[in-house]
Amino acid sequence: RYRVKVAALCHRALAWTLRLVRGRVCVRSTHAFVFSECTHGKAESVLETFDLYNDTHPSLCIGPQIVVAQQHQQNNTPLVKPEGEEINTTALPAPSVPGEALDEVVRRVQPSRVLELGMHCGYSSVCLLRLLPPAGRLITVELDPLTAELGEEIILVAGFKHSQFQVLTSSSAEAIQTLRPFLEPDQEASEGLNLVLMDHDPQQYLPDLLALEREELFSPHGCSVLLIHRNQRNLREILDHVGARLDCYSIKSEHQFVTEIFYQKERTSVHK
Ligand SMILES: C[S@@+](CC[C@H](N)C(=O)[O-])C[C@H]1O[C@@H](n2cnc3c(N)ncnc32)[C@H](O)[C@@H]1O
Repeated sequence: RYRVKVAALCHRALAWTLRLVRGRVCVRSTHAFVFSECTHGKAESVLETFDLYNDTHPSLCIGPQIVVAQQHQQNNTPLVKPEGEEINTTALPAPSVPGEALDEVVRRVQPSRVLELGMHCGYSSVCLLRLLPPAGRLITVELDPLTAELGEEIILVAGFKHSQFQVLTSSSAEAIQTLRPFLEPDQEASEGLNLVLMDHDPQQYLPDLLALEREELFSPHGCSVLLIHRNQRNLREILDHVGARLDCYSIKSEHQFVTEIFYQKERTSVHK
């Protein structure tokens, strides 16, 4: 048992050193590895192959390697809560991997319309898509055209169809202005977004939240907004906004790298 523990520690130390030595995230090589090594048509295999690659290469994905990367940063600033805000956290134990927190929220919300800001290579898009109900659709936004193209290919490799997702190659701010037609009601889905994942530029989190509100893109039944934070200080502005708008916002759950806020225009007592 002792030898197994030492071997596991050595593996983690080696993986971390390799990530450090290899330096910056390379979208092309991530895509090439996942494309050639995964089982096509199997979403779980795509995610496992990402994890395998990210074990030894720097990564921006919300997979397990984010925890290891964080352990090597020494800035454990406590999460800033809005003044006077009572945090309504779920009773569930806090998952340490953001992907696990994401899975928990998608299973609970069962969203019909999801917006992802910051698609990157498609890891979190595949996480989302594999748990959506049959009528669920994902709109995912990526600023960088090459990343958007390669990420879209990975989503297709995972077995999802264009009827289930749409990639918008633009800034989040531009994309939000064009979202209305994608959210028109149909027989199966209620109008508006039920889930938003923000993992793009933390400086944009608050302006984008305000724009989504202004454009009335949230479902009247409410919308969970998941904020990925690799550095907790990045949430100060948006949490101050939430704290000042308790008539329509609440903080639903907090995990190490993920905070879930809930928006509903005229909140009923169920959500207060
Ligand atoms: C941290 S990565 C996202 C990782 C992804 N969620 C995952 O788990 O695989 C952030 C991505 O957001 C994109 N991005 C940055 N600013 C953006 C913006 N304003 N609008 C849209 N995408 C943006 C970057 O190009 C990058 O690919």
